[in-house]
Order: sequence, then structure tokens, then C-alpha cells
Amino acid sequence: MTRYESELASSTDETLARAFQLKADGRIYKGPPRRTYQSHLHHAHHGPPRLLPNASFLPPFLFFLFKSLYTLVWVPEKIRRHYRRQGIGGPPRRHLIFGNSPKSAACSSEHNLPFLVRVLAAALRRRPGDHREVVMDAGGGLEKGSSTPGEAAVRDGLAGLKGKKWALHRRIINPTFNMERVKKKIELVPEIAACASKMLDDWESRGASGGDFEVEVGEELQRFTADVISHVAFGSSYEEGRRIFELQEEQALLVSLALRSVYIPGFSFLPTRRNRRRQEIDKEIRDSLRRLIRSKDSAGDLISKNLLGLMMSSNKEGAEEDQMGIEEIIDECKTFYFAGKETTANLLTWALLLLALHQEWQTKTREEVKNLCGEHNPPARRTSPGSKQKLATKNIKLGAIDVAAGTEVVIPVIAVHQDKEVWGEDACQFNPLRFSDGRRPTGGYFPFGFGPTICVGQNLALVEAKVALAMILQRFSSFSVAPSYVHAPARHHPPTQYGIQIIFHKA
Ligand code: HEM
Repeated sequence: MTRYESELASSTDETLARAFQLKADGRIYKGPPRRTYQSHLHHAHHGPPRLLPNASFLPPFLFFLFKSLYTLVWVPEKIRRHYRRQGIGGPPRRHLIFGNSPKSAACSSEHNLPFLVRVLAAALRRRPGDHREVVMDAGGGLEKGSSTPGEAAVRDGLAGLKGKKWALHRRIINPTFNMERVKKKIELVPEIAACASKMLDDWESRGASGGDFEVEVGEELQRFTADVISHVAFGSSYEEGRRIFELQEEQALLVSLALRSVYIPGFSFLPTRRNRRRQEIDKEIRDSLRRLIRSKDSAGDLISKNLLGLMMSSNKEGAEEDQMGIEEIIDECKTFYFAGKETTANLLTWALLLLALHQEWQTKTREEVKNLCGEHNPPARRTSPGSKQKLATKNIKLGAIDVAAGTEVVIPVIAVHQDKEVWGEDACQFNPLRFSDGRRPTGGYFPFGFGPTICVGQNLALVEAKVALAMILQRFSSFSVAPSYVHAPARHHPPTQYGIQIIFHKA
């Protein structure tokens, strides 16, 4: 008997067991199949070992498989039929598993929702009037949609919460940004004006020689709004929170990349390079926030009326059911650091671009500001913005359409804001006069959302934007779009691909 034959003969149960990671007692062992000499021999006669799923791996694997098929095939198909019966069609399903997601992800930065969502949005758009019922909440059957685990990185806290937790957090946080505090009590306006002054002094120093100078306003305004939210919500500053903002910037980019690719349930938990980076960033942000809270707390710097102060008092003094835990407070800090900066910066950036493009409106607005506030005084107390996702939690009726529970309803905000039926033939023109009588068409304008989850920061955002715009108009006798500007807006972060370059002129 040759060595080969004797080894083959001895490759009994033990050898086979190893090749298949089986032991003689019949149990299946963890770990990768070991390609031993014997197992090679075994391959020679029986082909490569079959990849038997490991026993402990089997239940989660089956669960994942079932859940994926349910989410990616069964639910969309059920919904598709539901709407087809109502005469609402859509493009044919391109891929059994991914539907039309790859195409929609590739051709627009709008994320990977099942195509029916888009169909419904289109249907709502086709039937004027229906969106108004969506806006009015269709009898309480619409609530905020769920976020994917990737999105949760920037939607912790209020923006991602539902039910009792959401109600508790909202009750604690609401007083920070009510109009009384933001405007009438003049508490926040000077703080906002001081942040704006700091930014404008810096801009001005670039034109020290007296000539015109160019500013990429996108980043500058992000820094300004970061400074404002740091001051008004946390008694801090942009400099103190700089690392958190930088990390959130990176996180937003990673999330926006994830949103632009096809959604696969569970994918964000796999240890890919980007997923690992997202987790590292999240951990570093949480650690930095924990340190910031601890230092404010031990220095006695928590002001009872700012956001952090209110949340900390609930933590220390609230009845047990009214308490916010430290981790929950950190979630909210993350949300406000992000939501408080990005959105208002975008509003200001686009407003500046529009005023730079429409010189006649810039002149009118400057005159109005100077009449109201004078040549140089920062505005005081008399100083008088995609699409939104909701989830149908029960079967509801939107106009003529039966919306099945579980449907994600995308409200095409931009389409509604430019709907000629609502706004008239010049709906797409820049015409601030349409707001001059202070009225808004019911259900035709909702930049801050609607219903109980309406943007908690809207008062702050509007006052902040008005103060900053007024001060920019006061400081500079004119500004215009720089020749280097390339118009490349994007729906996800960052809002433009190449920034917004404006040339300022100081008389
Ligand atoms: C121009 C600026 C802003 C715009 C256009 C905007 C828009 C929105 C919209 C559309 C929603 C969803 C509302 C809904 O569910 O119907 C929202 C929610 C929210 N916004 Fe804003 N926002 C802005 C500024 C801010 C600021 C400055 C803050 C923080 C100070 C903020 C914090 C939040 C939070 C925490 C939520 C979640 C509210 C909840 O679910 O209860 N936003 N915002």
C-alpha cells in the first residue's frame, strides 16, 4: 500500500469530519473549513467540500434571507398590486430583488425608496388638491418614516424618535426655541448678531485694500450657523465644537453616499471600510459630546434656558418618567449640532445666491433693512427653505387614492412649492412679492413640515437667517455672482458640488 493509499484509507470519519467541520458526535463546529492534507485528498476524490452553513449561523442566516425577501420582494409587490388596482402604474420592475433602485440611485441623488413611493408622489402631483390632504395629515394616519441604520447616524434623537419617547423629548426641548425666547425676549438675537459680526469682520479683512473680494459663502455660512447653534443651544462656540462638526461633516458625506446606493437590509452592519469608519466617527462624536457636557456641568456653565441646560435639568431633577438619560441627551446633542447648522446654512447660501443674481431685489431688500434697522445697527427685536417622507400607519384615503398601511408617502415638497395651481403661472420665478401680504396658500407651503413633528428649530432658523441677511446687506453696498461660480446643485450633502462664489463690494 502506498503512502497515498494508506492515508486515504485512514481518512475515515475524522478526515471527512474535518473537511466538513463535523465531529464524530454529529455536532457542527464553528470556524472556517480547514484545508488539511487529508481534506485535499478528500477533494481529490469527492470534489471541494460543500459549504454547509454552520448550525449556530443557520437561524440568523435564514431570518436574514426571509426578511430580505419579505422587504425587497413581497412588500413592494403587494404594494404595487394595491396601486395598480387603482390605476396607478409605474415603470416595470427591472430587477427581482432591487426593483428600480439601481436606476433611480444612479440617475438622481434621491435615495433608494421602492419605486412605488415615487409613483404615489407622481400620482399626488397629477391630482391637484390631494397633497393638501397629505399636508393636513389625512386623519392622523401619517407619521414620520423610519430611517435606515445608516441614516440613524444623523437622525438620532428627536428627528428619529417616535411615540412616548418622542413626546417626552419634544416637551423638554420645545421651550428652547419658542418664539417668545428666540425673538421677543431678545435673548438670542444679540448672540446671533455677534456670530454674524465675527464672520463679516473676517470677510471684510479680506478686502482690506478696499477693492472687491471673493468669498465661497457655502462653507462660511456653515461655520456661522455652527457657531450660532453652539452658542444658543449649548453655551459653546464653533471653535469648541469644531471637531464634532468636522466629524459630522464626514459622517454626512458617508450617509449621503449610502443613500445614493441600493439599500440592502443589514448591509450597514457588515464590517466594510465605510461602515467601520461610520462607527468610529459615531463613537468619537459621542465621546467628544460626553466630555463637553461633563466640562460644562462641572464648570457650572449650564444655563437653565439653553437646550443643554434644559435637558440636564430633566436628567437631574425630573420625575423618573420625565428624565432624559445621558445617552439620550448625547443623541439630542448630535441631532441639534447637525440639524441646527446644515439646514439654515443652506437657506442662507441659496438666498445670497438669489440676491446676487437679482440685483433689483438686492437693492430693494437693502433699502428695507436700512429703513428698519438703520445703517449699521444689528437687527434688534423688531426684526419682524427636497421632499419629505411620511409613513402611513393605517389605511388612509388621500383624495381618490387608498393608501395602504405601511406605504412610505413621499411628499414632493419642491413640486408643491412650485405648483402653478397654487402659486400661479410665475410659480418658478424668484418673486418675493408673492409673500408680501403675509399669507400662504393652505397646504401649499410647508418648508418646515407640518403636524406635531413640525421643525422644532423653525423660529431660530428664520430669525437667524433674517439677522444674518440683514447684516450682510448693511455691510456691503453690493454683491454679485463670481465668474468662477459653476451651477451644480445637489440634493444631498454638500448642497453644491463646487461651492457658491460671491464677489462682495464695500462702498
Ligand atoms: C431653514 C432651516 C430648516 C428647515 C428648512 C427645516 C426643516 C425641517 C423639516 C421639514 C422637518 C420635518 C418636520 C416634519 O416631520 O413634518 C424638520 C424637523 C426637525 N428640525 Fe428642522 N429645519 C430647519 C432648521 C432647523 C434648526 C435650526 C434646528 C435646530 C435648532 C432644527 C431641528 C429639527 C429637529 C430636531 C427636527 C425633528 C422634529 C421632530 O421630529 O419632532 N431644524 N426640520
